[in-house]
Amino acid sequence: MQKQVIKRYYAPASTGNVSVGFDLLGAAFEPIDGSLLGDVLDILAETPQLSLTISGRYVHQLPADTTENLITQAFYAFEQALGKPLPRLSLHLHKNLPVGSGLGSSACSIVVAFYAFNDYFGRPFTQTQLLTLMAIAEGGVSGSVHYDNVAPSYLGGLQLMLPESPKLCRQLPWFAHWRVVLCYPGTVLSTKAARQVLPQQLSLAHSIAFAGTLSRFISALYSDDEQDAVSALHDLIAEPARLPLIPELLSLRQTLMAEGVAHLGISGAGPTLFAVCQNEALATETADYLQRHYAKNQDALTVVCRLATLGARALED
Ligand SMILES: Nc1ncnc2c1ncn2[C@@H]1O[C@H](COP(=O)(O)OP(=O)(O)O)[C@@H](O)[C@H]1O
Ligand SMILES: N[C@@H](CCOP(=O)(O)O)C(=O)O
Repeated sequence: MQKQVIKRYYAPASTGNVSVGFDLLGAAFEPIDGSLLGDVLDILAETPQLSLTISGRYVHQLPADTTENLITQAFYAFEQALGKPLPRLSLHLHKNLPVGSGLGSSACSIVVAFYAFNDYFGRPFTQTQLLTLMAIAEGGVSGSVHYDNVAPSYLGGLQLMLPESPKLCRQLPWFAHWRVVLCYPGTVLSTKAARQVLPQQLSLAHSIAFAGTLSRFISALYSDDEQDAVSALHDLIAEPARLPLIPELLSLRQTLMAEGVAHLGISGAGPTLFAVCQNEALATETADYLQRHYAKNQDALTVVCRLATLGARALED
């Protein structure tokens, strides 16, 4: 029997880094067919004890014990930050994003949970306070605080993190006609593990090159210079270290770029790959190619997306 829902909330999938902005740039995406790609959280009732049930395509990738679920942990973190006891809730999570995928799955659950609790309990936290709580929770999963999934999943669009600024992040322009193919092969790669292979230090020359590609990309976005933006898309930090974890990337990139794909990069910590296509027909062909050559099992997911301009929100019936 269908359970009665008091309120339903949603947060979109996101791609951290967007190749040029390690830990500093992230984008929220949505399928072009109008479907939702992200986690949905239902508030079912106020109850004597907190409870969580889970359904969805990727429920089998989550811990069986729901006290270990990020949704449960987010409730207690929210309550602790508030500093006063809250009524307990009966919750249901629709786990639509694969876990350990590079699609910001943990961030998506964290964002939908904090957004839902804040909305349901009368919005006690400001946007900045809530984003900070989300980033701290995400840091608990991946081993270090990074905003490049929580910010776009919460706020939508392409978000640039602003370290040391009270604003935390700023939305950047984007090329509205770009289509991004997300291809998750179906294998799990934990963000924590993929962060352990990263270099601990960068040389001065490397740092300057990284700053150069990121600033070139951002200035090209503001200048509406599509060709320069595409040419800037190089990952000089994470990709060299993570290539051994995703050895297919180079040959897939060579093939797809020869067919006109603007860029193929690692989405977040991988193993999802994202392909930037400058028209929809090419995106459809690219999705077909990646599904045939990169998908590895039944959990695989390939989807043609556009930038999701909206982030977390309540869903009306
Ligand atoms: N609701 C949830 N969504 C995603 N991951 C969860 C959730 N609850 C607990 N987890 C755990 O958090 C970790 C998420 O791993 P991570 O590599 O950060 O995933 P992703 O890269 O997809 O965000 C896993 O150990 C997973 O079991
Ligand atoms: N900047 C982070 C992004 C991790 O994204 P996820 O979707 O894999 O959690 C990183 O590259 O480690």
